[in-house]
Amino acid sequence: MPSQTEKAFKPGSTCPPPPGPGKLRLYSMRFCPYAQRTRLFLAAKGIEYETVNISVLSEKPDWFFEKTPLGKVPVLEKDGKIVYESLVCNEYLDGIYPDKCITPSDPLEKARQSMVLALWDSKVIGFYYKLILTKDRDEWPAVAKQLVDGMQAIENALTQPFFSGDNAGALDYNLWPWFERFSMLKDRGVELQEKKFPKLTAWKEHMLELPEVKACYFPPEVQEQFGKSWMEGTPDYDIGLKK
Ligand SMILES: N[C@@H](CCC(=O)N[C@@H](CS)C(=O)NCC(=O)O)C(=O)O
Repeated sequence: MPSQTEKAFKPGSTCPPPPGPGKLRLYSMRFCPYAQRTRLFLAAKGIEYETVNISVLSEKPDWFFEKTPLGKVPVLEKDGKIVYESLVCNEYLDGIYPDKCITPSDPLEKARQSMVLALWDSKVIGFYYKLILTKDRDEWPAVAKQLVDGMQAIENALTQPFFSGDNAGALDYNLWPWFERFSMLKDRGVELQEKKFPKLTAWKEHMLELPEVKACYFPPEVQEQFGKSWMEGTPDYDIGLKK
């Protein structure tokens, strides 16, 4: 479970003062899988940072658009410089903190990882969000089937034990956050059965062993609690903060 001091900034809040010289800040939302991509990179690289949580799923504070015109998390801020978009943030982190570089240096491997992410976006993630946002129950089985069918391309792309080879790397961290969240969709027909996805099943076990994954992990019941409030139209970005 993340241990940083966290506070959710909502409409009406004032923009926090910039982080001090040399300090890194992550604008985030506790349950955002894209922000988790960046938190995984930060944890794997052992970088210290502070977190500013934004109420991105409901109304956002106006000042957040001064940080990013897209109004989405994650966003990084350091020494007056701003970077947004999860994949861009992650490459930027490797650029400014070159120790323990996670982004592949080999052009072909980098291209391969980008191609798997393109498969992920077109064959899986579109259906994931469609399933969350579709209120009509009659549509769920067909969308769930499209998601599970699309996952076959990801299973096929998995070099074992990790997507990035012998050790977890950029592709593993960039895919992982949704695997923590698929349990939110089991009632809507998403089940990744071991016999259909043996490589992904083994990969999930390996990922759960990693300290960086543990550092950013929310157990299924917490994800499901968040997912329920989101699907019901009351995204409770404060879950956990109130405990
Ligand atoms: N392509 C973006 C997607 C980020 C994203 O969609 N973040 C969500 C939270 S999980 C967000 O900020 N949503 C607010 C909105 O869409 O207005 C990335 O990779 O960083």
